[in-house]
Amino acid sequence: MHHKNIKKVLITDPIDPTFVQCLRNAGCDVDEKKLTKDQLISQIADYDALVVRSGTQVTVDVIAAGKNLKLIGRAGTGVDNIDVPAATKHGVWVMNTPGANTISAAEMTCALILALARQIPQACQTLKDGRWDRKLFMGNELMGKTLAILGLGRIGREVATRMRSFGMTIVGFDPFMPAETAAQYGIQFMAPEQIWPVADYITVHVPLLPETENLVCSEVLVKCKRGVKIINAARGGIVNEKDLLKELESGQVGGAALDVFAEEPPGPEVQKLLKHSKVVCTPHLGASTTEAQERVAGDLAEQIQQWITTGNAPGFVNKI
Ligand SMILES: O=C(O)[C@H](O)COP(=O)(O)O
Repeated sequence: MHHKNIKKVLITDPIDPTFVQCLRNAGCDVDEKKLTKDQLISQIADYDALVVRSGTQVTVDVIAAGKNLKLIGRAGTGVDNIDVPAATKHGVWVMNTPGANTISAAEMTCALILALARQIPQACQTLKDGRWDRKLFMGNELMGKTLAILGLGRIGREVATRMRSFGMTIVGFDPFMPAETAAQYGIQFMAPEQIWPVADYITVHVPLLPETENLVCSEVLVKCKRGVKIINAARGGIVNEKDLLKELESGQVGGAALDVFAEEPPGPEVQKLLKHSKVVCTPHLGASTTEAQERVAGDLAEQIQQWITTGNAPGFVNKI
């Protein structure tokens, strides 16, 4: 099989125009289309490569219909919207651009922590609604508070560096990182059971996997300090949405900032959570910066070009 023979490329999510330009320069025929699942299934057979962000669900039926498909490119990090085992089974390579949007994701997380501490979005809304309400919005300083980071990969570590400058104590856990390495990043390594009672803020920075789904659920939240604040700018499903609402309603959770949702866009059953007065929410904007989008597009184009010309490239998440 000629894996490197990429002629026709289909892009189904918004990607920086430099990507299209680079691939056209490399001799590829590139189509950008917004398609329903059925349209994607009926058109995918024409293409050698499919390029997506998180918006397109690359399910097994899409992959099976891709008779000429050799490569799925993810302009970003998370590949949870791609059925990677099915791709591997069908001989389709999957490539992402890890690290290209790390800083944007970390900065977004820091912004959400600050937004929670001072209820900035809620206060802004009252002023826009014509009110001048100061008493409602008594906040808290971050200095001296404990931030728990679950997942100490690239993003978690950048969050640690930034939030330490606010005087926060940083604790964290990662099953793949030894305690000594965490200490080098100024993070006190703790087992999850030790983390729950000491954390004022908990932010998750793990991929969505069977092992991380519902990582933050009622069972965990009830072990936390009353009023704990939860941030999820990683993936929907890591924090259980139903449990979070329940604990917000009881006051056990004092606030939550959510950039990602189990289903995107979130369905009607999530509206109560989104509308809760202690919830700050954004529509999966962690990587939505000019810089990150230029970087993911540039990296992916370069990796694909390198693969076409040399048969080798970084960024593959599977092995055929
Ligand atoms: O996994 C990622 O790279 C981020 O969640 C960004 O997703 P997006 O490319 O859909 O904005």
